Amino acid sequence: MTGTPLPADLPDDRLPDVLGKALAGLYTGPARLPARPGGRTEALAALHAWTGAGYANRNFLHGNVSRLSMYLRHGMLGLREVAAHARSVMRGRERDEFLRQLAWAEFYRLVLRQEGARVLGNLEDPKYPARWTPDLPDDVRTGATGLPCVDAWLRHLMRDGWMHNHERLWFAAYLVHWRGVHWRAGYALFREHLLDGDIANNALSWQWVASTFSNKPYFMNRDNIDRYSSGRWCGTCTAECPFRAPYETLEGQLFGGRA
Ligand SMILES: Cc1cc2nc3c(=O)[nH]c(=O)nc-3n(C[C@H](O)[C@H](O)[C@H](O)COP(=O)(O)OP(=O)(O)OC[C@H]3O[C@@H](n4cnc5c(N)ncnc54)[C@H](O)[C@@H]3O)c2cc1C
Repeated sequence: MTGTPLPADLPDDRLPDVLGKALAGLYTGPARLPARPGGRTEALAALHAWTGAGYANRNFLHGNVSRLSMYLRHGMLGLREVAAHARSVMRGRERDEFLRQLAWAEFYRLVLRQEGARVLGNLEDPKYPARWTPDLPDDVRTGATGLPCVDAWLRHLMRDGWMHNHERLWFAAYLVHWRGVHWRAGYALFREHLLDGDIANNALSWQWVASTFSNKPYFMNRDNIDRYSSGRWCGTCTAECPFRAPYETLEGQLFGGRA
């Protein structure tokens, strides 16, 4: 940026063009406004609209999650003020669960503060004999793997700049364990597209899935995807499903039974 302030009366529909030119080279694809507007005022409105009702279903794709992450990521909200709001409007297990997620975010921030750039490399050895390749395969980059569920997760990432936590977990496991790609490539893809894409939550979540920051790799099977997506893809899917097996079988295939 040249330091020229944006005119206060610039209409929203001109923003992508003006900002797109100012930030040329720092992003890929067409410049467009996010589905949720940024700014402290919008962030506070989103926070105050959040009652947390139904958060017990947070693991389901239809579950009511806050979608506050992009405001937290860009400093438009603080973790403590979100926690204070949750304590005042939420109750019982739903409140505890929500506070637990905020605690993960706080923990990852503290790990980043302590470890610095080390979080961008394996913090520990993987807990299985992994041979990861460094580059993102083209079919993943273009969202054309031929697996309807995976391509939908990638569409959410690239079109909306947001994925549900379970979609992030599934996709990370698919890329690292099924495709044998180093988690750093997935981290970079998320950093490029997610509106909340950061260093701490992003790198450490990928490492948690990969087992370089946890004691075993995270993976799922078809039943898990079917259940938590409420049957969104599996019922009509005709692709050869790499996830369709009991956990014990997949564990043997992916990790040599050593996970
Ligand atoms: C591979 C992978 C990459 C991820 N990359 C990012 C990232 O770049 N930026 C990011 O903010 N989150 C990341 N997450 C964590 C999580 O998926 C998102 O924070 C969450 O989905 C955001 O949606 P929400 O605001 O509706 O969350 P809610 O469920 O409403 O939770 C409220 C807040 O708690 C925090 N939180 C929730 N879940 C987690 C979690 N699993 N780990 C850490 N903090 C959490 C976030 O700040 C979130 O906004 C990643 C998770 C995975 C598995």
